Amino acid sequence: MKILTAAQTREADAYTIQEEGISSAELMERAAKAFTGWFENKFQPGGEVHIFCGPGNNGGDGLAVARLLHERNYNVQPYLVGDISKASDDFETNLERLPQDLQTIHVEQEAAIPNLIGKGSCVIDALFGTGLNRPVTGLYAKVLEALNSSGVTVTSIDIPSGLYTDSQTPEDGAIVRAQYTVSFELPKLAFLLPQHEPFVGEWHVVSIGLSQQFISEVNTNYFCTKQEDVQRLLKLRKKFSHKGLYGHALLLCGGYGKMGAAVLAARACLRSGVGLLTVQVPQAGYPILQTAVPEAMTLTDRNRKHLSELPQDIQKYDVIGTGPGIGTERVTKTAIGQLLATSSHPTVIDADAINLIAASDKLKAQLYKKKLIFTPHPKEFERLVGKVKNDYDRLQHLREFCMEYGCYVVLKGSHTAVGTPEGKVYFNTTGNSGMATGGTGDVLTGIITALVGQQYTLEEACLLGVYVHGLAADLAFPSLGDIAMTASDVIDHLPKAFLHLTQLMP
Ligand SMILES: NC(=O)C1=CN([C@@H]2O[C@H](COP(=O)(O)OP(=O)(O)OC[C@H]3O[C@@H](n4cnc5c(N)ncnc54)[C@H](O)[C@@H]3O)[C@@H](O)[C@H]2O)[C@@H](O)CC1
Ligand SMILES: [K+]
Repeated sequence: MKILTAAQTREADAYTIQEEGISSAELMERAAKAFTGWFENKFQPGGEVHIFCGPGNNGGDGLAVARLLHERNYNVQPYLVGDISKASDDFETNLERLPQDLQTIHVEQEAAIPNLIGKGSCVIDALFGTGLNRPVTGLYAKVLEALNSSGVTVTSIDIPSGLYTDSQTPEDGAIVRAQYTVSFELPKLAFLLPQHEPFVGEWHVVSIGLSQQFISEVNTNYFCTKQEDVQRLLKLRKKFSHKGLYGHALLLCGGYGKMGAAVLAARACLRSGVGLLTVQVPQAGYPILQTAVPEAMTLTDRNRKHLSELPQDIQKYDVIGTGPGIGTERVTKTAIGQLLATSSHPTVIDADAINLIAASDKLKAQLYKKKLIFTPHPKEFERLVGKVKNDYDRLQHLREFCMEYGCYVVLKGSHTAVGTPEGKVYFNTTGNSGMATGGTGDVLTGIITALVGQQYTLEEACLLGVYVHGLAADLAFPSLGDIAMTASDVIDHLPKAFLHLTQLMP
């Protein structure tokens, strides 16, 4: 699914209006109906619904929603905020369409801002949408601050008012803190960035029938990975298949005191369909690996505690995964250096392997034109690219790093972002807060390594791997919740996750 900029959304609106020969007010009516449908499912009629409308089309949506909810017996109070003498045409149209018995209140100065504290009311925020073109200050900021401090449940139409759609909101701009955001047709880039969680709340997308042709043809660097996207990638197994068809993976993982990381990566790799798995561990890890993961073949490093060498017959493997639990000893750095210098294998690089590379210009110089997938969390990513200023800056660094080195980066987070060598970014849509626990990253390394071994392209392996990792956690959630969930629980739910995807295939 594509993510459009505010400007592209305006173009999509205009294109749809022209293509279908409808008026912009008719498109607004569709948007208002779609929002109202969502709202009716969420909130019962009963309490007061205060609707704050700004002077643009977002405010027009608010007025149309006021009419529709009024028709459905909601107790609605619309407010017109600020100077509405230059309001948009569709705002005016919907103001005129309000029924006689629905009185608006005009908030022209601070003293007129209603006090909603302790009223337990419900607010619909229709002050500004994608047309916001400067920080919100003055009277509008006062209204947003009053809503934020009132404790009422705010639902934003299209986007929380004050939040920029696709660039950093200036610090002096007020932003409403919505509990729910209902976006038209597609999610906005702003929703996917962790820094905006307090403003966006839980977001939903409702369709308003924007032109699919426009959306499919428009160019964008940002995408959301949905179930239908990964189902297109999934390869079903043939009846006459054998383990040789699904790749032989090598994991260089684990160290003294961190053998669990190797066990988790190995178990996840096996649960993700790899044909054969060999794990090389320091000597101290041999009995652990052999006992915990009997399906894996185990090689031992000559070093007792740390990874220090590559296996001699490294050519025979189809894919390598490294990083989890390896530590940052000098001998390990040498081994990672050898791996980068001598191997042409597709390689998944995680955790301390990233830290070792980030700390060495010599190792970094070896990264060009290889088949590499990095799987950093934000701190590891900053070690690679330097300190970032905000989430947009992080995205920019992500794209630049991938384009410079021709690699993939799986930047882990609530909406894990997969960066590609072409400078595209794919945000994942599965997963939950139960995954914020040690070891889930090791699991992801195992999954992606297994998928690359099965001849998925690096891009497919990243997208499918990240999706299925989050899906497994989502399937674990109903019985385990997020507090008690562990990385092993995610592995245990991988079978269900793969089944879920294959059974739903057309
Ligand atoms: N264009 C269309 O056909 C459709 C638009 N829709 C709605 O329209 C919204 C976009 O509408 P608009 O483009 O009219 O823009 P907005 O309603 O977001 O706001 C634009 C208005 O606010 C003013 N403004 C912008 N920033 C301000 C600030 N910081 N302080 C004070 N005033 C400010 C502008 O001068 C303009 O008058 C969408 O988010 C969506 O809610 C939907 O109804 C779907 C159809
Ligand atoms: K809004």
